[in-house]
Amino acid sequence: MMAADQTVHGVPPSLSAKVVGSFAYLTVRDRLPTILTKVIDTIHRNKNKFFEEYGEEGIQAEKQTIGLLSKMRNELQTDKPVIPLTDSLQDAECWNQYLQKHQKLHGDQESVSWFKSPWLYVECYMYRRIHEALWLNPPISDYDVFNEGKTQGFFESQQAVMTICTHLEGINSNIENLSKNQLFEHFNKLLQVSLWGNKCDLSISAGQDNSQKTSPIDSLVSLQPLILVNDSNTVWSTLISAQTHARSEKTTVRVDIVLDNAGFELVTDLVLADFLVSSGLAHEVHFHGKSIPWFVSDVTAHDFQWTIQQTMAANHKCMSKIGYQWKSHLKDGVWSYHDHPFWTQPHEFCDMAADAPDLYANLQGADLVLFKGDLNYRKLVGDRDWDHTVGFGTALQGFGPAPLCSLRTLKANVQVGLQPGQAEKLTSHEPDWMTCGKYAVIQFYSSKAEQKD
Ligand SMILES: O=P(O)(O)OC[C@H]1O[C@](O)(CO)[C@@H](O)[C@@H]1O
Ligand SMILES: [Mn+2]
Repeated sequence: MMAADQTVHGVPPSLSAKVVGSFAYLTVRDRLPTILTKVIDTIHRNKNKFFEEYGEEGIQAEKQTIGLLSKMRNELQTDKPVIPLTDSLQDAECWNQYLQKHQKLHGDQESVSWFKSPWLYVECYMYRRIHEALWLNPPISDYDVFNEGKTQGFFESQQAVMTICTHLEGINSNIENLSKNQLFEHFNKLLQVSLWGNKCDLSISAGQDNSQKTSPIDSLVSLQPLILVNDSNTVWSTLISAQTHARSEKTTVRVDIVLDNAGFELVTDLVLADFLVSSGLAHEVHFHGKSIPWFVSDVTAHDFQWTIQQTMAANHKCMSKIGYQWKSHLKDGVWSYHDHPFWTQPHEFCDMAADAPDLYANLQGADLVLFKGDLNYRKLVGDRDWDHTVGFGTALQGFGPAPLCSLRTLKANVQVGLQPGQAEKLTSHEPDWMTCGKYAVIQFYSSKAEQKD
């Protein structure tokens, strides 16, 4: 067992840095301070820019923000208690209530701290505190400290982006003549491209370049054996039955994509969404992004719009054509972008129905929800020390607004829904199989379908 607490009512304990040597411990001890140091450096490097834009006030803001961030880094490294947020942003109250709930649970304030509390909680909290430090210092309140890395990630993946756009254009130009089997083949490929796009996050690498350099299509065959759970057939049949149902009821099929990272991963998600619409598998795609800069590379509304603008402006025929198509999907309401504060809170998704009932109700309108990436997976299964053979449905603990599928490369030591012996075999060959980012899952759950566990 990786966590110290005992299992309560069949639900295992949260992963936590209190287990010395665990991945959570190493993350809190090493990776988070590294990320914070980079944040501080970035703000400092931009001092002149702040001066040019805001004069002396910009310099003061830079100094004070760095002061707050250094203070937080010190709190983290010396395992100080988690403290309430002091900004007046809409979600501050909710964060502070969450803190109080944890304090009550443990009986004292000291025990809610960087190394003693659930890893998921403190890691999310760090990003919210970064936001607070900037927010408290106008005129640089809106500065996205991760923007440079995200932009760089996009440009460094240009070759792969062009390849995938050319591939998509090839499919689209002949889409009416494709048989159902051919559509299925294309669907499978693009689902896997979107899956492996998740390798390109900048949080696991603590901000180091992690862009896509090879052809995303050519590598699919060799990557296939690394997909530990592959429910893509069920995802396909869910879409087909939604389509049949929509035809008979004269309604539409809606797919939601809960986005993860900007850069190459976002492009792969947009490509998948484009295919879903042009093939008629879906009539509407709702994208869900983050309302504040998050986990280094996650998509914000600005990143989303910027990526589409860049695609349109590319000096590459297919890419630019596709960019214009994306813009018109947004204009026509075929695509829409949404953000909700719940995505940047520390809750497990099983809390969504109670803590963000509007978002839960919204997701219930989808025929399929795709959850991208590692952090979303951690939140889906509560970031708990589950046995690897526990069913995905069990680990979701009642969360299931609609049929859902996680597309995730493994970057944290939590994984459910494996065959007996599968995890042991992996461990014997590669002890870090859950955290090295080499493996992936396409894991489906629907409360309507026959449960898999
Ligand atoms: O972008 P993703 O796939 O959610 O990954 C985020 C990364 O941050 C973590 O959540 C923790 O740092 C890892 O589990 C993961 O490597
Ligand atoms: Mn991410």
